[in-house]
Amino acid sequence: MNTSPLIGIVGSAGAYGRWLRRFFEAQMGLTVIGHDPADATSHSEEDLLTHADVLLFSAPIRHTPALIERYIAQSAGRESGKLWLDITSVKVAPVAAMLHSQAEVVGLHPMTAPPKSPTLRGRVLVVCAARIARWKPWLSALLAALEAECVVATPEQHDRAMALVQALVHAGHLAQASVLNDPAARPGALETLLPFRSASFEMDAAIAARILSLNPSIYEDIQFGNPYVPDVLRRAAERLHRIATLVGQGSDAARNAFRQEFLLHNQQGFGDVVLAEGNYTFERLGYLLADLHDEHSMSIHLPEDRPGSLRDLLQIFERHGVNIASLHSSRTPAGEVHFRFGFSRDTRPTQLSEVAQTLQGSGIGRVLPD
Ligand SMILES: NC(=O)c1ccc[n+]([C@@H]2O[C@H](COP(=O)([O-])OP(=O)(O)OC[C@H]3O[C@@H](n4cnc5c(N)ncnc54)[C@H](O)[C@@H]3O)[C@@H](O)[C@H]2O)c1
Ligand SMILES: O=C(O)C(=O)C[C@]1(C(=O)O)C=C[C@@H](O)C=C1
Repeated sequence: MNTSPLIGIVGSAGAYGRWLRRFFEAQMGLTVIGHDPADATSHSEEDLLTHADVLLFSAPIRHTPALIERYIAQSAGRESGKLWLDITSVKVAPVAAMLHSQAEVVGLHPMTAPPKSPTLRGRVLVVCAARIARWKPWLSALLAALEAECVVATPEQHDRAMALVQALVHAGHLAQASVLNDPAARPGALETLLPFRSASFEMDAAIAARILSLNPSIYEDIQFGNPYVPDVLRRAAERLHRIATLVGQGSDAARNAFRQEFLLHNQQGFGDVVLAEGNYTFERLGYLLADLHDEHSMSIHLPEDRPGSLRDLLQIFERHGVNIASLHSSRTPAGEVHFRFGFSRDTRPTQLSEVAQTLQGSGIGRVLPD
């Protein structure tokens, strides 16, 4: 095993291929070569097979198993002693295909779109270590550098879980989106519903918007490429149909059945711990959304990533008599960490413009447009 392996990315021009190249180069100090038909300047498949010590498949879900088989045929045993990885959102078919090679094999699945941050810190990474021996220490170094919360699973466990964690969630929100988008079902334009929002509606609408904003083929392939999905969707459709039937009946007996089947039964099934934790998560997100809707706010990027830089900023607020009511950190679309401050109601706009003026040119913080 080479401790500074050359990385080859199959699908290097894609969203994750680009993120991974940055990650391997910047976080692990490794050299990366990539192949992608969408990038005429990329290396050839043959270059990757000849030179890469670690080959990582980051290609469209639907085509990945056949692509892997093609690489195996072309590699013709040269992959022996190397490590093959993939990050496909389904795991059974790609990992089975990689196991037809003579390489060591680990299937990965980051449970997030490529983040704005340089690592997967705070995110989940599913790890299917299908055949690993000499590359084990390097895999540990890779996982440590990724900083994700790792969950070890077999490909089957992964796909079973994803039928619920991804396919059910995506299908549910796409069905909701279709109803919201149906002029016969809503009183006016979609935007006219948002002023009536609850935190639940806002979160669900955001999830639907997220799904509809990202790569459509990923959402299609997650439904169609996982063998456990049809059964989960059939159950979901049956349950929704049952609710519609009971509500349509409208009788006391129907109400009683709804209460028993959908509220009490599921309350017991989830159990006290899951309910308490989920309820608390919801409340925290509710407060976060409330803070984000408060227009009495200012977003500031701290260019100096060092202990004490936030304190310097807080002192400026203090000097101008500004009372802070909320503080959240987030990232701008360009990936810069920023802090979003909310202020108490009695804060005067002049105080905030004085803060902005003091900050200008101070080097302590840069006020971002909201
Ligand atoms: N984007 C996400 O949210 C996300 C999250 C987790 C895992 N993944 C997985 O990452 C993989 C890549 O997803 P993405 O979001 O980067 O998709 P993408 O469509 O942005 O990138 C895929 C890339 O593969 C390239 N490609 C197509 N055929 C190829 C071939 N024969 N050889 C080499 N490259 C080929 C495409 O040109 C494209 O650049 C998928 O398997 C997906 O399931 C994506
Ligand atoms: O939008 C995000 O950040 C996601 O988490 C995307 C998401 C998901 O919705 O589960 C979609 C596909 C990937 O396989 C992983 C995660």
